[in-house]
Amino acid sequence: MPDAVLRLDNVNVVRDGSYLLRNVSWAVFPGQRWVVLGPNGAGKTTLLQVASGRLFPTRGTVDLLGARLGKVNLLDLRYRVGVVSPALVETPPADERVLDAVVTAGWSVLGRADEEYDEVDLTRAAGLLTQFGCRGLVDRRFGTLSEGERKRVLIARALMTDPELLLLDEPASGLDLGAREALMRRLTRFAADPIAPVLVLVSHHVEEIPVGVTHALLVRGGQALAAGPVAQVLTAQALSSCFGIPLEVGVAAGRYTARLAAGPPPRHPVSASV
Ligand SMILES: Nc1ncnc2c1ncn2[C@@H]1O[C@H](COP(=O)(O)OP(=O)(O)OP(=O)(O)O)[C@@H](O)[C@H]1O
Repeated sequence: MPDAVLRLDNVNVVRDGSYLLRNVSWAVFPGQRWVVLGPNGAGKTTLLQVASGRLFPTRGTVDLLGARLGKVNLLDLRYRVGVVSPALVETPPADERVLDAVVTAGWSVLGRADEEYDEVDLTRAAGLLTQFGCRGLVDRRFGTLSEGERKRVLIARALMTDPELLLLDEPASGLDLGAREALMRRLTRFAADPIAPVLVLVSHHVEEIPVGVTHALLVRGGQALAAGPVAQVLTAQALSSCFGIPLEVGVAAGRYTARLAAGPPPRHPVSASV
């Protein structure tokens, strides 16, 4: 088996005496596309902070792209991990031209000043915008975009440095049905691309899992309840335990749905299989 792109071993994050993450062990390998699901306050954003190298665990170890956190200069990893998360990454200024909002990621800056960009970088930025359906927006100001357009531009920006790992924090939150489905279509294509980076996508909703996601991690109360191939993990029993309500789960053409089921919730949480 190839080396893990990301490996957490017994990770604990403790703040003010509370466990934000407790004994989380999780490994992500090349070619995989993960969804991390859990209710509000489960620890998903904390997990992404750790996974992006922005937060050291209180206990446990994190290996990211072959380097042990704490023994590597995080700036060296910055270009190799793409992150789209309002909690972790600042967004471009409202008056930034969309093409500049993407191309400036190559310099790790927000807001283009006087720097000159190579034609190859501008072409790459335009190509990424095209890939995410934003070709017609290159000359617009970032602040004038709809929420759905902004999300797709930010994904293009995160891909500008050709990262090996892409972390998306609730990419479909706040989108209407049409915008969500447009994003799902783009992410489905992305997931199917064999040269696309490893993907970890965080969500509250199974409806926001694009086709092509291969693995799922369920988080509740800072703990990993289950992890593995998506069809094995996203069962009614496991999701009911994760969200604390009885759920019926459906899957059609690779897309999941969940709704409240009749009957009591399971009496025992699913055991960890991480
Ligand atoms: N610095 C802190 N000190 C104490 N508790 C914190 C701190 N930061 C976060 N928490 C708590 O840790 C828990 C996990 O937070 P986190 O943001 O990781 O959850 P989440 O799953 O991303 O939630 P949501 O889905 O609502 O965004 C929450 O209960 C939060 O209130």
